[in-house]
Amino acid sequence: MVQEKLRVAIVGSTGYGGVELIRLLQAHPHVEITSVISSSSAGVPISEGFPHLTHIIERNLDGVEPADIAAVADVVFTATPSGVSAKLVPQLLAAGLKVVDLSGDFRLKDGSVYEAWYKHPAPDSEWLAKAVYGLSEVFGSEVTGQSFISNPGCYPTATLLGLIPALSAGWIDPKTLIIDAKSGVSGAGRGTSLTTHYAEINENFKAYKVNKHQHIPEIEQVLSQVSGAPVTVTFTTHLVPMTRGIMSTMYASLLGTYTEDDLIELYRQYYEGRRFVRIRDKGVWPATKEVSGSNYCDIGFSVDARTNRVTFISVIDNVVKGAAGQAIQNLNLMMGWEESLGLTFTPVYP
Ligand SMILES: NC(=O)C1=CN([C@@H]2O[C@H](COP(=O)(O)OP(=O)(O)OC[C@H]3O[C@@H](n4cnc5c(N)ncnc54)[C@H](OP(=O)(O)O)[C@@H]3O)[C@@H](O)[C@H]2O)C=CC1
Ligand SMILES: CC(=O)N[C@@H](CCC(=O)OP(=O)(O)O)C(=O)O
Repeated sequence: MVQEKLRVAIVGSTGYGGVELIRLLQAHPHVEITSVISSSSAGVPISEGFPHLTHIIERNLDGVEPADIAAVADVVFTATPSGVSAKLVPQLLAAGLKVVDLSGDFRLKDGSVYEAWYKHPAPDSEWLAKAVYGLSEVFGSEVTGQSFISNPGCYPTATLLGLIPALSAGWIDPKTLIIDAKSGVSGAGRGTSLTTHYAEINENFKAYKVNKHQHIPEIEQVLSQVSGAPVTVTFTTHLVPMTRGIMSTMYASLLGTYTEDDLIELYRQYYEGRRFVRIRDKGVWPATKEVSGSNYCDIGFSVDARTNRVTFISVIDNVVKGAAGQAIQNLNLMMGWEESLGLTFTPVYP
């Protein structure tokens, strides 16, 4: 039987997340892109702004009109800034579309926490309650059959996949979590700013939003959920002069005597059957280039017997596993398809 293709639209097609969705979805076997959408460039061929898409997707950008999107698509990805998704997503859902939202607007269940960190009004609590948090390897079974997925943040994806197995097994002390995370510049989106322009970032390495990053409450919400008690973390983000990639280096005190071999076994069991999480062998730590352009999250460990602390190192490509790739993984799970459909490509190396 020939599988009928699912019709998919992308709002925010002119941003890094949207363009990556186009790259990945045009190779997905069960999907057809029926609309690429922009609030600023409707009517313009997408290949005009993105010549790398010439002959790959020859279509004009459409405007943001929920009824028009619902007329041509079954599912819409919203790769839009926070604040924009908060208003747009309820309209798309009301128009009968399934939605995978890439922004931070629907990840936090408590609107007052959202407002404290994101500094603008939260969506109505009704929508926050409806959104299913799509950390695929942990909550994938909750995604199947749903119609509204909130895709996790890039830093939370690397961090949570690195910490959850040890935390939920009770092997690490939740009061001792320190997370030191670094991102390539594409994590800041395509818009230009003084922080990300070449002369400011090239041959530079800087911390930003220290103890103020909007991903802190997202990480704490999920860690609290899996450990069954409130968890707080120390979280520092850094900008690295590279285009793609996140490395999250995490430290915790062990609650018992566990070796690297124990951790490797625990993690391989936890992620058994989940092809996108790869646990490194003893003494081998992952690098961002080893996942670049792919949907993998690679994790390695070091146990320090002197301090009884463990160091976790987790890497992802922020635009793929941290955004568009995991969003497609969630689409696959929503639809009841094999989660890796359209995502089985090898990382780009070197
Ligand atoms: N970059 C990354 O690594 C990650 C990003 N995210 C999140 O994904 C979302 C997209 O990020 P990213 O692609 O990097 O951001 P960009 O800044 O690169 O792109 C944002 C897109 O949103 C569109 N947009 C802006 N305002 C509106 C509006 N009012 N209505 C409709 N569309 C609008 C813009 O296009 P136009 O002006 O043409 O409409 C643009 O294409 C953000 O919420 C971001 O936080 C999450 C994880 C990782
Ligand atoms: C390098 C860089 O600037 N990264 C961005 C990631 C933003 C993001 O993805 O935001 P949401 O997940 O909240 O939508 C940042 O640190 O704010």
